[in-house]
Amino acid sequence: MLDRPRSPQEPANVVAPRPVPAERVPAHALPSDPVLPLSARGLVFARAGRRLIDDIDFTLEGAGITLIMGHNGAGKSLLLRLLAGLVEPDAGTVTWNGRAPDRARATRVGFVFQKPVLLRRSALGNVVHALKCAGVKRAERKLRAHEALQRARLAPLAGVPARLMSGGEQQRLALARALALRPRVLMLDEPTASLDPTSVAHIEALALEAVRAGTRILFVGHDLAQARRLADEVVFMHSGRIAERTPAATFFDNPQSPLAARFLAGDLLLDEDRKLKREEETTP
Ligand SMILES: Nc1ncnc2c1ncn2[C@@H]1O[C@H](COP(=O)(O)OP(=O)(O)OP(=O)(O)O)[C@@H](O)[C@H]1O
Repeated sequence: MLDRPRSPQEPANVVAPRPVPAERVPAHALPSDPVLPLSARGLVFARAGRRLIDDIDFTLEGAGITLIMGHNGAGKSLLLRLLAGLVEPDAGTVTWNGRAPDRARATRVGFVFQKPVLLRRSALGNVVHALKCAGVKRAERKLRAHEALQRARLAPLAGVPARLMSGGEQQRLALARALALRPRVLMLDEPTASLDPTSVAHIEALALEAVRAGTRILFVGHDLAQARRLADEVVFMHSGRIAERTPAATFFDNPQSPLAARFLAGDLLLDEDRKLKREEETTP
């Protein structure tokens, strides 16, 4: 997949599945999991001659929250969309438990965008519609939608048009709607950017509750304090590649890659740094 030779010293952009303690693997995860392991092999997404995703191998399984971190433009959101099957790669494959993503299982992969995408309906109507599209029987839809709103503390706003809700409420609604579908994997793309601390706390509580219920979460974020609160492991991206994937404690206390160490120290990582690093690595 590489357009240049990979030197023996260069860290392979291959990320091995990480063992997860048995008590954290929910009983329903195996053997016929609809999505996990979610796997990417040789993933490339290129535009205008630039590899925005550059030969990534990645496997998601087990339980908990994986935080994807890195500077603006590192490729975090793009990777998330590729793994969710929302974007087609130029090369490489994404598989959900061994098979290409398909519409039937797409309802088991929830996605919440930084800016909530809601219909011009009430809060309840938004959730009911999602359940309908996912093929949930009419008799069940309202009950499940009310439950989802209740968990998100939005029950009093069930009849309010989504467009009149505050930014934090809208994001909680987007998350409640995703969770109503009981996703196996939930992808959250900076879901708390520009929200106030109370809204952030609500969203984080919902995410943690979902994990306890057996949902595997991939969370793109920038906030180090939030990553410390939520992450079981951290994937650190830079220039379309995974520079490091480590348990959260290791990432914060003893990052394995110089790039992550600089990120944690607050250094500004520029694309030029990455190019220089590659030249060093490929120079005999
Ligand atoms: N569909 C697309 N077509 C062309 N370029 C794209 C596409 N999607 C993303 N990009 C570009 O890919 C690069 C990585 O984008 P991405 O949104 O993944 O970054 P990010 O790491 O999530 O950054 P941020 O933290 O700012 O959200 C950016 O330069 C972006 O402009």
